[in-house]
Amino acid sequence: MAKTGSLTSPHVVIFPFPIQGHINSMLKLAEVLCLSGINVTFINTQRNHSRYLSFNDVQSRFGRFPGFCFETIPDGLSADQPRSAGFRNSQDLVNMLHRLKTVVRPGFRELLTSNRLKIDTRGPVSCIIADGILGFAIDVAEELGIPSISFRTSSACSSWIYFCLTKLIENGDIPFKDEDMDRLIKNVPEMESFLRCRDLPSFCRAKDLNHPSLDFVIAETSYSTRATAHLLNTFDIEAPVISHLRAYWPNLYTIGPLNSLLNTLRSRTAYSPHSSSSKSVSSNASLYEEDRSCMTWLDKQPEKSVVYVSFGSIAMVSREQWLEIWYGLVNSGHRFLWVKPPDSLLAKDDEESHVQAETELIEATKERGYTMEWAPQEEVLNHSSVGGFFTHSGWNSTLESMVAGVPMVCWPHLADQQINSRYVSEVWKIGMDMKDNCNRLTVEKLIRDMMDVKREELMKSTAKVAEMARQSISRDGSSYRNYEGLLEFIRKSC
Ligand SMILES: O=c1ccn([C@@H]2O[C@H](COP(=O)(O)OP(=O)(O)O[C@H]3O[C@H](CO)[C@@H](O)[C@H](O)[C@H]3O)[C@@H](O)[C@H]2O)c(=O)[nH]1
Ligand SMILES: C[C@H]1CC[C@@H]2C(C(=O)O)=CO[C@@H](O)[C@@H]21
Repeated sequence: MAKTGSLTSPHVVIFPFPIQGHINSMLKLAEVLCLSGINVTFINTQRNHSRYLSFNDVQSRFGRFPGFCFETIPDGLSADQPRSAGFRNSQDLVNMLHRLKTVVRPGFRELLTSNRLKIDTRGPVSCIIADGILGFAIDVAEELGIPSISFRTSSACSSWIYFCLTKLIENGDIPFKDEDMDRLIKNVPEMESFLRCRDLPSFCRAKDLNHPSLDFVIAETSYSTRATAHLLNTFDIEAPVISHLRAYWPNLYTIGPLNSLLNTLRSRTAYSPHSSSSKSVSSNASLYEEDRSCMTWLDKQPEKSVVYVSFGSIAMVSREQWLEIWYGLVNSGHRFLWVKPPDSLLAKDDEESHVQAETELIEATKERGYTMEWAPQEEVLNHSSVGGFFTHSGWNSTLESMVAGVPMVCWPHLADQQINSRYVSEVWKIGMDMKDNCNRLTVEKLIRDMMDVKREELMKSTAKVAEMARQSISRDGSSYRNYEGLLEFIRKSC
């Protein structure tokens, strides 16, 4: 492996959309590139970066790469704004989009065009890899006369739908005309037989076609075609939609699952980061403190007996939904390990029945449940005691579960999660989709299906998918070859 820090190596800037799921996969990409001798400047917004530094052992993970550094830019968040990363409602996303436009965009441009990076000892920036929904980074690359690579961190199937949205609007498929959310949508090639209204990305549920979130994803998807090249964290499992995407993104590199690619490259350098502090060295860029006590609890549980429950970093759950899920889990009779990030519960209520139910459930949970605020998820999914994943179907979680060969019960919340969960259940057949319904009976039934009733068939498909993922990052696999192609592209731009 080449060493970073050399003036003759390319210098790449990586810039994620400033939320957990995007930072995670883009920082994995940064490490993968460093392992291949590329110099990397990773840009975080200020609040995220200070949280990242609080909970991660940066020195152990990146200290050995002299060509790697972080830069920060303002996020427009005031000190008294909530710490939570979650979106309580669509207005939170709209507010974030406003800050992106008014504060983050000028901050990014200023950093890239100022002397701060120009006088860098690693040489001038030769390429920008920006999140696929931050089109303004393409403008900055054009201004600097360097190539831009647009990295969409969500699934290929969701990007393909975003490209088809204009046609769906013209055909009157959206906004939905009636309340029948099970109506089939026939205008997305590859998905004619299984795509229902309820499976379209959540933004399509807007009654108003000018809703800022819908507007944003359509505009950003279309603008992304201006980038010089494109990256997706996916593999052959999405081959049919990937070939459609190539019509819009001809220079597309699919290099997933990135968590596997990173682990493989790490093992080739015989390097496994370990921390001398209590901070995390996992390959996740956690913005919360990882609680490792759950690993000791998992060690004591029988093989494949535990359902791991996590709804990611931005999904927020109402108290009512929370209680239904909790009852469903307890009534399923299975052990569970449940991540509840701080502030992920929507406003508390004092309703007497809820308070009473909670007391009852806390008692039941003591017997076979364990809860915590943030877990070392990849390690958890690969623990021998874990037999299933109750997930919100964020794309990173979906990939991590596929790689670990763990079947899923999906409870999607927003954005791409709606279509990811449909693929999990109907196309890849590695789980069940609980979309739009979280009453305790459904939860109980689907958990039992995953852990007992449908176990055998699910495990057959999850094993196949895990093998496909493994193949794709092996030396002659598609993702590995694409990764080599990406390196060549980056080196040529230097
Ligand atoms: O206790 C936890 C819970 C999660 N994670 C990690 O956090 C990431 C979560 O990512 P993801 O599963 O993709 O969920 P979100 O954080 O919700 O991700 C956002 O970004 C994704 C990528 O674009 C989208 O697919 C999602 O819909 C969007 O909500 C994963 O890598 C997990 O391993 C932990 O390390 N510990
Ligand atoms: C906040 C959301 C806007 C769209 C993004 C997305 C995508 O489909 O690319 C997925 O989920 C969220 O991370 C983003």
